[in-house]
Amino acid sequence: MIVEVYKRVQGSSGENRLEVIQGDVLKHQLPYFDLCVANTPYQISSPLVFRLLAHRPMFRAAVLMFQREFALRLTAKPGDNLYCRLSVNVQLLARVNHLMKVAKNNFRPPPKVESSVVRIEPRNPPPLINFKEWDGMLRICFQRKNRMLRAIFLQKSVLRMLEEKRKTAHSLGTLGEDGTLTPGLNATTGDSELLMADEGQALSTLFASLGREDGKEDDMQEEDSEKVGDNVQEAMDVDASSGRSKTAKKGINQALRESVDKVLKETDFATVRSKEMSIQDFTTLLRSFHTQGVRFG
Ligand SMILES: C[S@@+](CC[C@H](N)C(=O)[O-])C[C@H]1O[C@@H](n2cnc3c(N)ncnc32)[C@H](O)[C@@H]1O
Repeated sequence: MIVEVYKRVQGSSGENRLEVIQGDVLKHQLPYFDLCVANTPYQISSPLVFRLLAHRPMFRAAVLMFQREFALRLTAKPGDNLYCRLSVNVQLLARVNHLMKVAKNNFRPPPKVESSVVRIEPRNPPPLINFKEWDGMLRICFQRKNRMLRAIFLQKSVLRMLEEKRKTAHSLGTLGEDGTLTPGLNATTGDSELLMADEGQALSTLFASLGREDGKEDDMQEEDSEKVGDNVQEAMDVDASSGRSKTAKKGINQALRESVDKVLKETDFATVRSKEMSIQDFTTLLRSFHTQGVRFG
C-alpha cells in the first residue's frame, strides 16, 4: 500500500510533500500536524480521540469516521440519552460536530453498524482545570447518571473514598487544618496551578483511563442502583435522640459528610442528575467541593 501511494504521487507537485509513516497510531510519536482525516477501526475510537486531544502542539481540526453510537455519545448534550462522561470530557476539551451519517450500505461488504463523520476542534487554549480532580469527580457523578447527586455522593462507599483522598491531601500538606485548601492552591479557579505544572501527565493519565472505559459506566443495571439506594439510606440515617449520625459510629467522618452536604445545598445540585448537568455546572460543583477541601484526584 505504501509503495503504491508513493507511486501515485511520483512526478506530481505533491511528491516532495508526502511522507508516509508506518506504525500504530496509538503508540507512534506523532509529528506536528494541523489537520487529521481518518477512517480508523472502531475499536480504537476512544483512545484515538484522547490521543489526539492530548497531542501538543494542538491541531486545528480532525474529521473522523466513527460508529454512529460513539459519534452520538461524543456530541450528546445534557438531557440526551447518550450523554455520558465521554461527552463531558471530550466537550470540555473540544468543540464536536456531527457532520454526516454514513449508512452501512455505503460499504462493500456492508458492516453490521451505522457510521457517522464527526469534526473535532480542540479548544485553544485548553480549559484551566485540574484534570485528575475533574475526572475523579465525574467518575462519581456518572456512576449513575439518572440518580440525584445527593444520593450518589452520600453513599458510604463514596464518602469513604473521599475521606481517604482528604487524608492523602492532608499528608501531602495541600489541605489546611480546617479542611479547606491551603493558600498556594487557588480555590477559586479549581487549583489550576496544579494543572499548569503537570498538564501533560494529568492528561495522559486521564486519557489512558478514558480510552479504556469508553463511557460505558452509564449502562449499569437498575438492580445495582437499588443496592446503592439502600446504601445511601444507611449513610444518611441520623439518630435523632443523640443527634449523632449512625454513619459516624460506623467510621465515616461526620465533618466530611457535612462538607459534601453543604456543597450540594449551596450549589443547588442536591436533587439534580448528572445526565442534566452542563460542563459549566460540573465546573461550579468542582470549585465548590474544592472550597470545602473535598478532593478527588
Ligand atoms: C476502516 S480501514 C480504513 C482504510 C482507509 N483509510 C479507507 O478509508 O478506506 C482502517 C485502516 O486502519 C488501519 N489500522 C488499524 N489499526 C491501526 C492502528 N492502531 N494504527 C494505524 N492504523 C491502523 C487498518 O490496517 C486499516 O487499513
